[in-house]
Amino acid sequence: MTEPNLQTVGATKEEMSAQICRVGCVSYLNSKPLIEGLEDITGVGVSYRVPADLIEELEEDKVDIALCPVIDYFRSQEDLVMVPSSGIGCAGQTLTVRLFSRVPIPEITEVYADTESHTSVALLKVILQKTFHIKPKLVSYIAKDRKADGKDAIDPEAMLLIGDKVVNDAPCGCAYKHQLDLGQAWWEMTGKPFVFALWMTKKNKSLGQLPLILSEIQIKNSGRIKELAEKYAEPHGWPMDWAERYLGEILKYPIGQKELEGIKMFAEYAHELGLITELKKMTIYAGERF
Ligand SMILES: C=C(O[C@@H]1C=C(C(=O)O)C=C[C@H]1O)C(=O)O
Repeated sequence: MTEPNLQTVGATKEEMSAQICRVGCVSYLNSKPLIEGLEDITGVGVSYRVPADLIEELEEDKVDIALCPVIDYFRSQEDLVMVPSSGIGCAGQTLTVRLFSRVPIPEITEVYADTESHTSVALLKVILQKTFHIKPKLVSYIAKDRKADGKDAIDPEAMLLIGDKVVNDAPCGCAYKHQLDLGQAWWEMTGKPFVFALWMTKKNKSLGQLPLILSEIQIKNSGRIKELAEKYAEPHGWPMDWAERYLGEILKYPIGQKELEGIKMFAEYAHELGLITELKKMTIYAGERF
């Protein structure tokens, strides 16, 4: 793709190249509208990880900014700052954050929870306790290897899965007849958008023009969803038309007041249920833009 128009965000190519910025990003199809084009900018390097691994990358200074699971902002021992240039959210269904169950949801006793997720696991607990009034046992599940506790996990009663595997390696609907889209369930419970992942950095880090560039890239890419679907659907194992709908209609990438309110409400529930110990203040990056 063509380079983002750096002039409109006030940075020259030379200014950007003077600053090395290491960006940690989610490796799923869903991050493409946030990131496509960023690697073309001199001085920016992007590394890709499953969501659950990104907070450690940021905490250990392996990256300067990362698209971290939202719950990790509240759990981290570090002083983090939210960079709301864009994020991965929804206002209703997600398609890819999904509970699969063999038994009706109120009867679930045990859920195997995808270890690639942090936010959705917490969201699952909130929804199961607040909407269904159940508190099943959660077991860490390495979904890509189908392993739990070092053993083969065969046909668990229920599974929480996130990301591309929900589409390209989904459990059979014939056995897992009871399913719940967690974005939809949150919407029905609160009427608020939900944000799964957001850019975060460490306090006092200067990101130069990067927050502005990330906003601009998201806006620009919102007009080229078909192109992104054509390029990335197949490598991620998605049917083209599903990918286009997922990136263009289902997921919501801009972060505004309503999305920040959704995050705050989620944190309050998580705190009430003991999923986070501290209700940290949401600090927003005060660099060149915010
Ligand atoms: C919608 C999704 O959002 C994701 C869910 C996350 C989580 O549960 O921690 C983190 C990042 C996002 O990739 C998805 O991956 O399916």
